[in-house]
Amino acid sequence: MSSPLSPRKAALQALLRVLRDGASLSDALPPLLARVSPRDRGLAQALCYGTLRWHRRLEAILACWLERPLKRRDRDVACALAMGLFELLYLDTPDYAAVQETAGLGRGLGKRWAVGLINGVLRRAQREGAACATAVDRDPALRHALPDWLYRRLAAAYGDGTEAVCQALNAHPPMTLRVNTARIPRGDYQERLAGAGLAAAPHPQVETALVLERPVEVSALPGFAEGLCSVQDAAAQLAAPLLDCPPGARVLDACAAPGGKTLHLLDRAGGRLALTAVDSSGKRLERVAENLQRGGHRAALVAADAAHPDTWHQSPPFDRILLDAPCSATGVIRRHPDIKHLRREGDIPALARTQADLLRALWPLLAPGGILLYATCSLLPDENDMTVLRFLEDEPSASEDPIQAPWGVPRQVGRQVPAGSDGMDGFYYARLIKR
Ligand SMILES: C[S@@+](CC[C@H](N)C(=O)[O-])C[C@H]1O[C@@H](n2cnc3c(N)ncnc32)[C@H](O)[C@@H]1O
Repeated sequence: MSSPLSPRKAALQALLRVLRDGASLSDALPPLLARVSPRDRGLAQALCYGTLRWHRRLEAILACWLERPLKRRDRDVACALAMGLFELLYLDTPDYAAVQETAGLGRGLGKRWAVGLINGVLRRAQREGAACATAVDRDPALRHALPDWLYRRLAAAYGDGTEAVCQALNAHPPMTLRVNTARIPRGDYQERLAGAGLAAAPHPQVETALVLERPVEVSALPGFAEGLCSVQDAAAQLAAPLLDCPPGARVLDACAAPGGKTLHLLDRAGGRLALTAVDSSGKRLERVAENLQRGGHRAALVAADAAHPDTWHQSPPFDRILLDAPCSATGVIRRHPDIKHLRREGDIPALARTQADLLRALWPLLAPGGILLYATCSLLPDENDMTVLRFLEDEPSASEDPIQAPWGVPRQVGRQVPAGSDGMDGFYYARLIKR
């Protein structure tokens, strides 16, 4: 068994894995969290998510008191400082405890000099923090702790709505459930939740969605193991009704893992679909298999590159295709604040090329009269309407089947859910029909 860790030590190690080594938080955090006592895990998690969420702003504020930037080899000390400042500014830990505990991390790093530095800087932050934060916050990218390139692109796409989108990207995400309404009406499931002491409210726009007042372990959700509900943001729950698969339809779910939308497609049709779920990651396909088992459904699972269907598809064409394309995931930054650090501006053209390749490669697999739903959890037009517009220009058999809906905003083609609108993650959908 690995040795136990204090919550701050665990959080610091996870932060270093993300900020120094480029690991994702979902890979870095769980093994460290397992070494923290259960009652302290919430603090470790809050420190990790919060420090990553606000890191750019925290570093800018800290620069007020550091004579010069810390050296690369002292990244650990810089992370501890950012984490300590986050705790001072955003959590309700008593200030003296936040300062003392964070400074103590310096000893654990084998850098005794860092104890004095962290102590001194965090004490100045207690005294002068507000003035320095006011100066930093004049720059909107720093105020929202976003990389300049991302802020610039969001401002170009959302104009007057930019402030609201940026605020939503830094908000705490709700835990939203999708009720399997083929098996239980949403209101009845809400009552089952209330009976288990869990308060939830119906989502105003998405008829399968219940928003929990507080997040809980899935094991506390009545009937979760039997597929009565799933954890899925309301924006992701829009996909299956938009694709609207008739019973018995041949359906391709390209880029299917971990299978949230696969399960919804099958739940909605009472399992009566001939569904093929493709994902390039065999490991992630295991999650699709688990979801199918929980829902009591069957599907053909294929580990392959969806952009090369010649390697996995021979049979007749599909009536419906869901292309939930790999993307920048900028619409879900509130759930994965590590994206702020891991994504680079140069990734966007490469992602747009992959998305265009997938669209082009999958289109021939669609039967005449069939529908393809293109989806991303990106906020950036280059990955969304621009990709689809270019495809429509090149492909004479494709036209838009416009989405009329009370949610989101229409784009040149398709509809965008800006992050935070109706409390949802940022998502994009375009529905295409084949002549
Ligand atoms: C946005 S996620 C899909 C989420 C999923 N549809 C759901 O609702 O749970 C994108 C998925 O695409 C997969 N992927 C990326 N490139 C791919 C490719 N060329 N072919 C097939 N799958 C790919 C990734 O492994 C990832 O699981």
